[in-house]
Amino acid sequence: DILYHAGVNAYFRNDWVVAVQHLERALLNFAALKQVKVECYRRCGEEADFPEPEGLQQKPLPDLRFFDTIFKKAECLGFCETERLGTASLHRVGEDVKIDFEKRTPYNFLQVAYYQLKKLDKAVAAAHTFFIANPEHLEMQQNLQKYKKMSGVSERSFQDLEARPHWVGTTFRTTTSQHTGGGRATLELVLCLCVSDHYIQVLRCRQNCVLEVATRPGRISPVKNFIPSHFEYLQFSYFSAGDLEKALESCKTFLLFYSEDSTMLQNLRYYEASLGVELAALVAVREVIKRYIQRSVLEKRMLYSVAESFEFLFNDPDSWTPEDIAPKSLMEKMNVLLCSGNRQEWEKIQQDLRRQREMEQSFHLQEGKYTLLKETTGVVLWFGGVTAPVSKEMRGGRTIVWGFAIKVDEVQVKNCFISAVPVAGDGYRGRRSPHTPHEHFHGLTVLKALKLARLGSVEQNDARLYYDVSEKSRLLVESYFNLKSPLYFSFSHLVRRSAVEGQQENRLDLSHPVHADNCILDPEGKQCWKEPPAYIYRDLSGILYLNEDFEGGSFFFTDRDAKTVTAEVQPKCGRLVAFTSGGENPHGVRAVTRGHRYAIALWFTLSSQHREQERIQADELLELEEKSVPGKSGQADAGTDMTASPEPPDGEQKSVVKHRMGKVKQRSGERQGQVSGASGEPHSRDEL
Ligand SMILES: O=C(O)CCC(=O)C(=O)O
Ligand SMILES: [Fe+2]
Repeated sequence: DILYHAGVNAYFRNDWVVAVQHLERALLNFAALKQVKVECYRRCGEEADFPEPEGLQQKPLPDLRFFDTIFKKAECLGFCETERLGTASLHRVGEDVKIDFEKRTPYNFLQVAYYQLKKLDKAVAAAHTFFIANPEHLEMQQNLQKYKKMSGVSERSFQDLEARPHWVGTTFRTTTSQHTGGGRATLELVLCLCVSDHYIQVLRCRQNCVLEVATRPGRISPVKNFIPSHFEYLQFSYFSAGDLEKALESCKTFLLFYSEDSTMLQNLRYYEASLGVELAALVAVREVIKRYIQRSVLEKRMLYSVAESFEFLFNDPDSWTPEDIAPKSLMEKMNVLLCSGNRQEWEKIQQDLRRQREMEQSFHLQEGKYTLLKETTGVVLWFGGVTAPVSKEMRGGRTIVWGFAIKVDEVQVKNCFISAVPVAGDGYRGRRSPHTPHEHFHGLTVLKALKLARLGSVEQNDARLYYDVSEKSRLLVESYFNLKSPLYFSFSHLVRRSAVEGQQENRLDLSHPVHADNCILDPEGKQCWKEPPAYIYRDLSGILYLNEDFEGGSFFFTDRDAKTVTAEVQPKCGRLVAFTSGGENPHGVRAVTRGHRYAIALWFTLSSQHREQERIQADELLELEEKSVPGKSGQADAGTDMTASPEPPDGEQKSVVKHRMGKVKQRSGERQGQVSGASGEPHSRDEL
């Protein structure tokens, strides 16, 4: 902790040499600590692998042996770590620091420091290392692109300094050796209530080990079916390489997990035919996997039986678990339960699932919606005006563009915004866009506009119009998607993107890079990680465009690869685009190369828990206003949060890195975001 903080402080003093010294040492220390813990774990695992307690005439009860082992192991670990590292208080890492290291934040600092010290190779490796765990980090992505073009930087410089062996390149290597420790006989012991709690924790922890191994750096969701899929790939690779015996070994090993997999059974027959049945019979499965499965199955058997009898929660991490171990009904029940065993958590999951199902159902119910929409909102739907037509079929019924769906007085909304910006400030005090150095980016929330109207710095009518059109958009979206539960605002802001004059030559970047609104898009893996820091509770997105007198700035959808454009929409005043916020709808905004582009970005949620607090305050404010005596409104308290920055827009993911930086920032008194070379700052990517 001390080294890390010293490094960060030196960084903010621009003392690059000292920053590098401390940060490198902090990383070395962290790695050494981890190494010692692993070694101790291994050593104690071997030593305490269920030995017979000495000096006993009779064989002890199996559970006593089990606990004897647990205690011995704990004792051994404590002793080993103290011997190597000193007492725990000397080497226990703070939670915040631990998270920063897991997110590889030190490399974010180091990247800039190395760059400043002209150690280009190291800067590139640090940038690459950081980016592997933070693929949504746009600035680092741009930095890497710039590094690639620099002379003296070769492919070899892009090293992952924290590479975990099983994530390097292909993932063909198995990592199961650490799963094969003891646990054997005792797993069959009769469950005794008084000891079950501790015992269950141990078993659950062991079961979850695979999730740990299967989780990419910087992610919290594991890759599914991690271990079995290795053998699927291996089988094919060996087959392709002509090594049929090894291919058969992998094939048989895979079948240990999924004994009825028809493709693999077919492959098995192929190998038997090719090698001859006799030779094929001699090819054995991988012993280490066989033992792993045996042990895991025993653990699962016990956990499931406990779960059934005692309403205990066990979330089986594997999909290969044989049915006779986990009755299907129980499996389904368990699959949605979290390991925490927390009732509230369980309720929340149930609620989410219900929500998801309702959403899915509502998508199937969309036929004939147009008339409904006309009746309820009185607006005419319009599908033209897009360079590639966006039809509901084309995007799986989840996206729609309405032309002039909402009557907006462009001038009025613009006025509201223009008068508000100098007073309210904007979300990005650096003024540059969070996405590109070639544009300015300003945002204004409804509440801020209303409060400013009360102060007299914005016209009441303008602020009111802003409120009204966003509410109309919400109704339209709610109606189109035929939602059975209310749709709430999750966040909304009026955004102005302005081309910075003199900086538009040969622009290759986007005004807003391709992203999804409620998950972190991983174009390479073609996945979208629905996990924080993404705004995972957002269900639907809407953008209401307010003008067209600018150049560039069209909105587009892509496939999961973030490259193949599937539809494009040119903004026009009153045009509304709405779509589901998930990975099925990656989208971005092309560079605004001249003028200002105005749009109201709206995100909606079906979860009342996540409804926008500012919107509730705005409703209250208007209600109050309607009740209040005319003339009094100007005296109202404008609130203390006038200069509070709004939630950043999507794409600028509310990154954990930045949160952590907030803490460091307080210590150092420096600006947030600087670490990655935020625009407008001394170590910006411009310099890079
Ligand atoms: O302004 C637009 O057209 C889209 C903006 C967007 O996708 C976002 O802010 O998440
Ligand atoms: Fe978006």
